[in-house]
Amino acid sequence: MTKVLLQGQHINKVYDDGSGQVQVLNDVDFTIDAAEMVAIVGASGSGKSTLMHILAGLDRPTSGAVLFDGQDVTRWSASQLAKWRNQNVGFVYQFHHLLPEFNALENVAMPLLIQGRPTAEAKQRATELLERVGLAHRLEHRPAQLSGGERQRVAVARAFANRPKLVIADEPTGNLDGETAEAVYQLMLELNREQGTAFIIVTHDEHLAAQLQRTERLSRGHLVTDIHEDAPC
Ligand SMILES: Nc1ncnc2c1ncn2[C@@H]1O[C@H](COP(=O)(O)OP(=O)(O)OP(=O)(O)O)[C@@H](O)[C@H]1O
Repeated sequence: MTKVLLQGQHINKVYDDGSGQVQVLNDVDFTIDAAEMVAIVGASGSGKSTLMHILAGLDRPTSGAVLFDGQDVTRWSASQLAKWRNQNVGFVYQFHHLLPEFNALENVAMPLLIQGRPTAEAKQRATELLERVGLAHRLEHRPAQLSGGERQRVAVARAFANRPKLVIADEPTGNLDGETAEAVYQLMLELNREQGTAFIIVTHDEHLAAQLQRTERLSRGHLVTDIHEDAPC
């Protein structure tokens, strides 16, 4: 039986930009099951980042609830949310956000060190993850010494450091050429299958989105579901 992992219920988001109020999300419902992969697509400015930030507890909805394992995270304090994210959610961004002065191994170990895990354990886990993403030969390289695709693979490895139940990826391939984007995307599909990690992937790339069984399209504040019956994932 599938288990609901994260659920947004009746999410409204209204911004006041000084000249008036803009309703970006209008009574949006969103559910992702454990180990599921979902793409969120939509035109620029349709509210994808806004929805993603609300689902990740990085922003609060004007009204509505976000349930994770049945608990409403919108009611939590900033420090409770930070702890929850650190233990349950991994992030991959369009621009890798790796720390430039640290090498690949140290970047991937960092979330575990921040959690207070022993250095040897954190480095062991980071080494395993970097081997998994095909970068065993790049452990000591700093971000500036890596290619764009390698940097993004380090970012994917880092997102997995805490063994999260959910990875949220915001345009993870947006800065890569087509072939490299496809390779990074395939890596995420494999990790989803191997580790049972759920993924929410925000993307402009309709070709990549169509490889997932479900796409959620944001338009005029509403989500519309597309099901791709014959998609591989
Ligand atoms: N803090 C804010 N204050 C006022 N308006 C905002 C704020 N953040 C976002 N918006 C507006 O909300 C709308 C949705 O923005 P959002 O960044 O969520 O869109 P998006 O779909 O992620 O866009 P893109 O694909 O270009 O990244 C936009 O019109 C934007 O101008």
